Parts: sequence; C-alpha cells; structure tokens
Amino acid sequence: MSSAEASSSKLPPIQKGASLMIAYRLEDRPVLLIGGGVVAAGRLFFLLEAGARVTLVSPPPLHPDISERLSTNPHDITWHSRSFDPVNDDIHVQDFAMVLTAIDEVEISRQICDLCREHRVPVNVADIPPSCDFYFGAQLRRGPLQIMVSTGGSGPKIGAMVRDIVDRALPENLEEAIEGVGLLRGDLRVRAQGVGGSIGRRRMQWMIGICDAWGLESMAKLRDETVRKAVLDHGWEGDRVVRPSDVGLREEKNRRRRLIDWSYAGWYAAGLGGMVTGMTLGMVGTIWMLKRPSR
Ligand SMILES: C[C@@]1(CC(=O)O)c2cc3[nH]c(cc4nc(cc5[nH]c(cc(n2)[C@H]1CCC(=O)O)[C@@](C)(CC(=O)O)[C@@H]5CCC(=O)O)C(CC(=O)O)=C4CCC(=O)O)c(CCC(=O)O)c3CC(=O)O
Ligand SMILES: NC(=O)C1=CN([C@@H]2O[C@H](COP(=O)(O)OP(=O)(O)OC[C@H]3O[C@@H](n4cnc5c(N)ncnc54)[C@H](O)[C@@H]3O)[C@@H](O)[C@H]2O)C=CC1
Repeated sequence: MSSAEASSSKLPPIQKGASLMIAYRLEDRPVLLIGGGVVAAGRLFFLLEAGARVTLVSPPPLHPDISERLSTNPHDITWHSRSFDPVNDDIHVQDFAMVLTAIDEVEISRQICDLCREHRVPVNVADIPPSCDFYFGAQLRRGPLQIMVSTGGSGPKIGAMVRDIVDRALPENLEEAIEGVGLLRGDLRVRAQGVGGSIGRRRMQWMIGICDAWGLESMAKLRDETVRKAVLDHGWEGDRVVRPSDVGLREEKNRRRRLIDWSYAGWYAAGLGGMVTGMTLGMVGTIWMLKRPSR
C-alpha cells in the first residue's frame, strides 16, 4: 500500500506498546500467590473478589490484612507457612491458572518468572516490570462495574490519581442503572430467544436504542418489573424505542457529581465577598495615593 493510500485510511493508526485490557474470569480457578507483605495483601483482595482459589506461600509474619482474610475466607485460601523455592519446590507452577509474586528477593523473583515462562503459566512479578506477563492497575468497583487504569508500567501512582478523578466524576446511581439494564436484557432474552443471527442483531439494535433514549439517569427505573414489562410490551413488541415518558415516567436530569459542591455556597460567597472587598479597598487606596498632591 502506498503512503498516500495509508494516510487516507479512516482506521485509527496502530500505536504499538499497549497492553491488552481484558476482564479475566478466575472463579474457582487456582492461583499461586508468593509473598505475605502489603503488596501481596492487595493482590489477595482482588483474587478473592474474583472468586479464585488461592494458594499462598510465605513465611510469617503475614501482613495483618492477610491474617484477617485467612480467618474470614478459610476455604478460599491455603497458606503454606514457608518460603517458596523456585529450584525445588513441591508446589508446581504448572498447576495454576496464574502466578503472582510480591516478594523482596529480586533473584528469587527472576527465577520464579523463568520457571513460569518455561511452563507457559502467566506471571506477575511485582518488583520487575519486564518479568510481568500482565500488570495490575489502579482499580475501582461499584458492583458489576469495574474500571482499571494502566500506565503501562510507567507511573502507577498517576494511575491511582486518574482512578480517583474517574471515581469522583461517575454518576451516583450507576450500579442501579446496570442492574436495571441487566434485568431488561434478561427479560428480553426470555421473550426473544435464540443466539446470534437476525434475532441477535435485532435484540442488540433495540437495546442500544433503549440505552441511548433512557440515559444513565433513568435506567435504574428498569429494576421495576412493571416498567420492564411496559417497555417490552410497547417497545420490543411494537418494534420501536420507547422513552421513559412513553411508559408514564418522568425524564431524569443528569445527576453527575458536580466539581463545585454547592452545599458549600455560603463559604464560596464569604470568600468571594472578602475578595471583592479587598480589591475595592485596594483600588480606593491606589486612587487616593495617585490623587494626593505631591510635595
Ligand atoms: C508494573 C507494575 C507491576 C504490577 O504490580 O503489576 C508496578 C510496578 C512497580 N510499582 C512500584 C511502586 C509503586 N507502586 C505503587 C502503586 C501501585 N502499583 C500498581 C501497579 C503496578 N506497579 C504495575 C504497573 C501499573 C501501571 O501500569 O500503571 C497499582 C496501580 C496496582 C496494584 O499494585 O494493585 C498500585 C496503585 C493501587 C492503588 O492505589 O489503588 C506506588 C504508589 C503507592 O504505593 O501509593 C508505588 C510507589 C511510587 C512509585 O514508585 O511510583 C515499583 C517500585 C519502584 C521502585 O522500587 O522504585 C514497581 C516496580 C518497578 O516499577 O520497577
Ligand atoms: N507492584 C507494586 O504495586 C509495588 C511493588 N513493590 C515491590 O513489590 C515487592 C513486595 O513489596 P512489599 O509487599 O512491600 O514487601 P514486604 O517486604 O512487605 O513483603 C515481602 C514478603 O515476601 C516474603 N518472601 C520473601 N521471600 C520469599 C520467598 N522466597 N517465598 C515466599 N515469600 C517470600 C516475605 O516473607 C514478606 O512477607 C517489593 O520488591 C517491592 O519493591 C512495592 C510497592 C508497590
């Protein structure tokens, strides 16, 4: 392809160097976690949320969060109270869906990485980015909604700062909106059964129309079974996109959290008042100085 043809393409250009961002399912799958410090404690939290069966190898003392998880989730974690030996250990990395190491022994970390690569087991080595097949990222979760920010290993703290900005900017009722849409999709699949093909295409087009018409603000109302029934009876059966007002509901305004919190309006007014007063006094003083007859 000539460069003229390439530059006229409407496709986005490929910028290599990215990670593949996916939502990896780990329910009931075995994961090996090596290390018992603060970083391992963070990993353990995310693994337990994902429903993984965790084998933890670390000598005591464990981070207090890990000790607590051992007592609250005894069936999800098997703790081997010793060091992992990458040369000759009776725990084999190939028996696990993935391996995470968070230890303070860089040479052992390297050996664990080599072992995992030899057996093609995906590995994350907390202290050596080039030894990671996948990185963690700064995360936030609201029920089914999960958001992860990655900086490709360059600035993990910036990732956490961006995550906090996103967290503050999200609308308040997202979880309810997702729940509502999830229930509607479930009901729709009962009415219009089948996988893929023309039924799949029609279902998808209709759902896209409903999401656009309702917006994040109104979708929480779909949790009500009578609302869902009305939407399906009038919308799906009539082959049209119905809005909240079509089924007797009020159209909601955007309830996104504001950057300016107006509950502090009194303080803003006091600050502004002080600034105006200060500027006025400054101006009066300057004019008085300038008008004063010189000696
Ligand atoms: C490559 C990666 C591998 C991986 O862990 O998967 C990695 C590597 C390293 N991190 C180091 C240091 C710090 N890490 C954090 C924090 C987090 N680090 C996380 C992920 C990642 N860290 C992956 C890339 C993420 C991405 O691509 O953006 C987060 C996002 C997620 C999580 O760990 O769960 C979590 C924030 C979670 C939250 O706040 O919610 C802080 C800040 C703090 O602790 O507050 C510091 C100190 C400040 C600093 O050093 O910048 C060092 C030591 C460097 C050294 O020795 O100098 C290495 C090794 C190296 O870089 O060589
Ligand atoms: N990726 C990330 O987000 C971050 C990574 N790090 C790096 O991650 C590593 C771990 O950090 P922390 O948890 O703060 O360290 P830590 O010193 O608190 O904990 C290290 C743990 O590893 C255990 N350990 C050491 N050798 C072991 C072996 N052979 N087998 C099993 N367990 C072993 C120790 O007993 C201890 O429990 C460090 O190398 C650190 O530089 C640090 C901060 C953030």
